[in-house]
Amino acid sequence: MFAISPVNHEFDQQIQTNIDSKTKPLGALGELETLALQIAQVLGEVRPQIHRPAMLVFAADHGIAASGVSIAPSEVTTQMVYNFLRGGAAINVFCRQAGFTLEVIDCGIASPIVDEPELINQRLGAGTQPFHRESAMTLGAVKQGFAMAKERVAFHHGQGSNLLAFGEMGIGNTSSAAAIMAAMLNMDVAACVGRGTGIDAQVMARKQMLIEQALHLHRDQLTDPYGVLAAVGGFEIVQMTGAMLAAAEHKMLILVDGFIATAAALVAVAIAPAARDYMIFAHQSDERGHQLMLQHLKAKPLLSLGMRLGEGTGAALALPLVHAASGFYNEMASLQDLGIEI
Ligand SMILES: O=C(O)c1ccc[n+]([C@@H]2O[C@H](COP(=O)([O-])O)[C@@H](O)[C@H]2O)c1
Ligand SMILES: Cc1cc2nc[nH]c2cc1C
Repeated sequence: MFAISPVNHEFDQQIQTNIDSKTKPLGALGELETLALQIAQVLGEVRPQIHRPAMLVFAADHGIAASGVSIAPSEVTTQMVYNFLRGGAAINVFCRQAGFTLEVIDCGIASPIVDEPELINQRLGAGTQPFHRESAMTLGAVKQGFAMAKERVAFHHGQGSNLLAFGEMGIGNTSSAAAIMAAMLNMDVAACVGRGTGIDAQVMARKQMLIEQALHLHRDQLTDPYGVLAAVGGFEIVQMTGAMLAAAEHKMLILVDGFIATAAALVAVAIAPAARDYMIFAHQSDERGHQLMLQHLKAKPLLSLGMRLGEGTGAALALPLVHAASGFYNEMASLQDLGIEI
């Protein structure tokens, strides 16, 4: 059970009056105004400030990847984890620019990495099982993943963070995310499957077929969100879901990245609908299916840059907009101060 309270709407009118009183025509800051309202609802209406924003990148491997559903082999997950640790990936660059602390969490890549003290060990196994043949993981692993993620979020909350962003790395994880989407939204797999790392039409047809096979195989388990995660999830998706729920419990802002992170958000909201209040959707990915997931969550992402990289890159690029929203809310002069009458 999650102790997630919906945001307090008691001060909505006051927050909106503050926004409307700034030195600008009514509504002229567009979506930043909606964002400022949400930030003030979550963090409190008096000078809401973002503190210690942290980007958590969850990495794991997927049994389904051995069936050739990606342009890259599973080894690339580990190679990219090293890249994150050395500071050479897109997410490192964007986090440095945006002022995000970056943390990389091994949720279950193919084999453990040793002698890298910066890498957080939250391994649930050595990659999931191929979900077209058996469950990706046990329900016990889902619960354990939630517990580990909760502890990590509690650590960041204790450090004074009030905004967490979630990214991921895992070859094969668009297959898992598409399967989750189809199961959760009861949609045709064809509408959920996309090109991931850039597969061609032939590979995409196989990917779709394997996911359809999996959803048929696990049909009796797909009636609740935990069952969906166990049947077709990934260790990083499980931990992102648990981390989002834990962040909402702590009343932290949650910055959601692309297709895979949104699949985790979908499951989190199915488990605890109030978690939605804390989520800011950063970027609409180019991955087919993302738009439909966002629609289902009634989310209008801040950016649409045609990216399909994951890693948390969309979320990192959106942080300046979050600062802009809290900044204008806290710092702009009011029409009244200036004696402007409009
Ligand atoms: O986040 C997205 O929207 C996104 C869309 C396509 C691909 N990715 C990244 O690409 C990897 C998964 O792609 P694939 O083809 O191996 O399933 C994984 O490491 C993700 O971070 C991420
Ligand atoms: C090189 C590479 C980098 C990535 N980052 C996230 N997913 C990725 C997939 C590949 C293949």
